[in-house]
Amino acid sequence: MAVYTDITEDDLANFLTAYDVGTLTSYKGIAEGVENTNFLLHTTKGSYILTLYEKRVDQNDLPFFLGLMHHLADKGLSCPLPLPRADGKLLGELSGRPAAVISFLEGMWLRKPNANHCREVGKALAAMHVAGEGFGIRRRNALSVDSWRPLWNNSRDRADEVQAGLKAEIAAELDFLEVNWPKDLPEGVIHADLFPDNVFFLGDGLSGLIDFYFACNDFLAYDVSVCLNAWCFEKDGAFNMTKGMALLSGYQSMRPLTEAEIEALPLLARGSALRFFLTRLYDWLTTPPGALVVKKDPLEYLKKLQFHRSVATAVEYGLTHETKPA
Ligand SMILES: Nc1ncnc2c1ncn2[C@@H]1O[C@H](COP(=O)(O)OP(=O)(O)O)[C@@H](O)[C@H]1O
Ligand SMILES: N[C@@H](CCOP(=O)(O)O)C(=O)O
Repeated sequence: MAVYTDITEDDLANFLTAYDVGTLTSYKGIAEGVENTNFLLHTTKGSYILTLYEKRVDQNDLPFFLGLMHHLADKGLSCPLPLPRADGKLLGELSGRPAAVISFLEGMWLRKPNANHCREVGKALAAMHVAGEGFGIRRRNALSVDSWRPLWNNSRDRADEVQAGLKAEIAAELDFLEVNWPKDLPEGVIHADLFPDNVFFLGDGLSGLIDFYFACNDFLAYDVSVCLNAWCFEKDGAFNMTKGMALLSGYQSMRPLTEAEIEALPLLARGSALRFFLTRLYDWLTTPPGALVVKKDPLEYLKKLQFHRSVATAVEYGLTHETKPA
């Protein structure tokens, strides 16, 4: 459960007087999520999400995240919107943390997405990449290749506690990716964490994307690789090429990949698998027992990484469509 900061009813009611949301009728902490504290609020005017930004979110990045949601919504993407306060600001403070009230997005995330859902996610990811054009604030990817070694250094000495041989395997992988990481692919605003729990569906239709708190400027195809990892593997660890084909063709129907992006996809997928492996490993080793957050298994991402090492071309992910010249 991710409720790191508690609030009192009085403080919350007082905080809400700055917003045009009516009167609070009830609220409860939301069990899901990893990074921030979220509460579901019911008021006389409707339902809202209250987010308290926790320590792992750099407060200097909040204007990027909140501004991006407005930019994407203005361009027609379905995503939640931070509500303005009476003073026009999007951020307030509650229980000592920066806090925002966010519009409630209808829908549910899917525990067992099928290939049609993967196609919809591919389309929505490409739509987000297109909609992100022209967004005026930049944020570098704080979890890209140059940050992996420092992150790894924090866990390296205890890695073999998780699995024998991990220390040597990841050291070699990191050496390889640092040398071979692409330098010149199409860039833009990426979501960087578009996992199933961040995509809502109503029936079979995608109702919107949430959780833009890893969004940044980076290679667009890196975001595609994040989604291949998050959506196209089965519980037993096998890659599902039907889902890969659906996700990639959905993406390409809105934004065709260049030849350079397609060529780089297996390498990008290794990198994105390593990125989630590293953050999960760190949390696995450092989250104290009894903490109110569900730890995610790093070895799931090691297996995905090992799969991508065996992939020669993106055809093995199910890529079929025509490509756009670089
Ligand atoms: N705008 C929203 N509308 C509806 N539910 C939301 C919204 N934002 C967050 N949630 C709920 O809160 C959960 C955690 O939100 P998320 O942004 O993923 O947290 P974190 O940033 O901590 O990972 C989501 O899985 C969802 O159930
Ligand atoms: N998607 C990441 C963890 C971040 O979780 P979220 O709740 O912010 O989506 C992972 O699976 O490791």
